[in-house]
Amino acid sequence: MRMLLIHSDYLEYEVRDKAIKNPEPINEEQRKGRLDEVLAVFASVEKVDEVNPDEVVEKALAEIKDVAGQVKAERVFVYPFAHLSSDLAKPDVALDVLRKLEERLKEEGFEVRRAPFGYYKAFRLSCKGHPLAELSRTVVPEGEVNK
Ligand SMILES: C[C@@H](O)[C@H](N)C(=O)N[C@H]1[C@@H](O)[C@H](n2cnc3c(N)ncnc32)O[C@@H]1CO
Repeated sequence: MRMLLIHSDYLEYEVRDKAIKNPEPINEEQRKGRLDEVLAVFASVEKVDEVNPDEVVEKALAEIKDVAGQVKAERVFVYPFAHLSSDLAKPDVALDVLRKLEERLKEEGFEVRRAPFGYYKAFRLSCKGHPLAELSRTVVPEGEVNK
């Protein structure tokens, strides 16, 4: 999984059109979302992650906790983002991974939102611009590291 982590004053999105045949079903309330004082995590789940999705969730969680601790962020916005990799996981695997990541972040005490999966979305982001405000992390299942 490839992640772009942006420490932001806010991130807000609004769902537009479907971007895949079967996007995640959403209710009216999920069509828009905003969090203030947030660590935005733009995430591309990759084909290699299909080997062990649960392990990749734990590794991504560790990286997000590390960065959130450094920038003192208590809120995390998980944002499905298909543009950080040229070798994407299948949508059903990707959605499962991002749902689990959201769940684990909540278990670790973060306030978490996850943007809807499978849609084009308009979004606004206000990056804080400090030295740790823009970071990227890549995590892969253990067995894949040395290939
Ligand atoms: C389109 C752009 O504006 C929007 N921001 C977008 O990227 N939408 C993506 C994700 O929500 C989701 N999606 C599909 N596969 C994946 C994957 N492997 N990892 C993450 N998301 C995925 O499906 C959409 C189309 O790829």
